[in-house]
Amino acid sequence: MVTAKVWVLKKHFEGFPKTSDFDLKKIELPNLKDGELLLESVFLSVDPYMRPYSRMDMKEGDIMIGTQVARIVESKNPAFTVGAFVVARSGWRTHFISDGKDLQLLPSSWPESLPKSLALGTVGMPGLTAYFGLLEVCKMKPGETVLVNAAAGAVGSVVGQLAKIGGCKVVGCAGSDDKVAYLKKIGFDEAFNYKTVTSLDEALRKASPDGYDCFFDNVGGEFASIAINQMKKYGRIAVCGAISQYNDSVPQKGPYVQVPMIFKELRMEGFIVTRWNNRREEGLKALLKWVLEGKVKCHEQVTEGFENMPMAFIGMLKGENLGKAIVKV
Ligand SMILES: NC(=O)C1=CN([C@@H]2O[C@H](COP(=O)(O)OP(=O)(O)OC[C@H]3O[C@@H](n4cnc5c(N)ncnc54)[C@H](OP(=O)(O)O)[C@@H]3O)[C@@H](O)[C@H]2O)C=CC1
Ligand SMILES: CCCCC/C=C\CC(=O)/C=C/C=C/C=C\[C@@H](O)CCCC(=O)O
Repeated sequence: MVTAKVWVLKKHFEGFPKTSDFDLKKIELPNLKDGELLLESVFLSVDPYMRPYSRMDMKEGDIMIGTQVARIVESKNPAFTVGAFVVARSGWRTHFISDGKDLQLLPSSWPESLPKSLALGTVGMPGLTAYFGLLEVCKMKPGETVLVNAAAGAVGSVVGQLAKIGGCKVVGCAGSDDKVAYLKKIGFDEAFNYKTVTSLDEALRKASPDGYDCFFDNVGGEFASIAINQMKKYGRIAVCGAISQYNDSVPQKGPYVQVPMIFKELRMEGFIVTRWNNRREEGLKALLKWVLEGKVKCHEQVTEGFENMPMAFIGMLKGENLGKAIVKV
């Protein structure tokens, strides 16, 4: 029998999550039945969606939702061999049993030298979010100007680099000077720290006096309300996320409509990346190629230890991550 460690949601979040909202438990896993696999998590993802989705999709006592890169340690399923790596959506667990239906094998072209954790970030759901949000929602064209916020994060950093590959001018903002320096290092034309500028309006105007053709919005709130006023005629806004809203116990009133826009994928180009699940292989192939060519740089914020998952999650929500936030078991 294998003992799995799991993190459960002890208490629904009020405002920013607290470590006391989580409980670490142990579960004895049964022996495998025919067709089943035993897997061990190697890398786990912490993502912003977990904050709002926990309130919508979970009840107290449930195992936290989430994805991981896992290794097959025992198999009674001929389609999966011991030692293979997969991406799973099994939540915050060290070990789990699967029937294989919900697993995605890492591409066979994945080089040994490339960290498998990238399957949770640049060459995974966040990367696909950038890829499809830019190509299918922003519909960026060469010569246009693209604005992205949370630009040093898992999604934003890929948005900016893909926009450069697409021949665009790219403006990004992030919440620290180190992140701004990173943005310039990976090719952003303009970048600023939204926490320290005296005026967001002026910073946006200075970065692109003619305004913006595309706005890839990860944040919503006040930033979006200001940026929207600097869009060029026929500009397009990809409403990807509203992380400025997720931790407010009382959702902001007034002009902040991003959260329902994203979730209901309203006409104003709100979207959820799962819309393109049928084109997942296309996106992953393109992202992997650009990473291997060095055209898309990757950065990960790695937290060591399964016991530190709540801290990694809270840290990401507070902006402590540069690049994709992951936990190494
Ligand atoms: N629609 C979809 O299908 C998907 C949407 N998303 C959304 O994309 C966005 C980015 O996700 P992801 O790249 O994984 O996360 P990141 O790696 O960017 O981490 C979150 C970042 O958000 C920024 N942030 C946190 N709170 C605020 C705030 N109050 N105001 C401004 N910025 C804030 C912080 O960076 P900083 O230093 O810049 O403040 C923090 O590092 C999120 O809104 C997420 O919900 C992600 C995946 C799929
Ligand atoms: C209160 C409304 C919330 C508004 C939308 C919030 C967040 C947008 C976002 O971050 C969406 C992420 C989508 C992720 C898609 C696929 C997965 O990897 C997560 C699957 C979650 C699950 O169903 O297990």
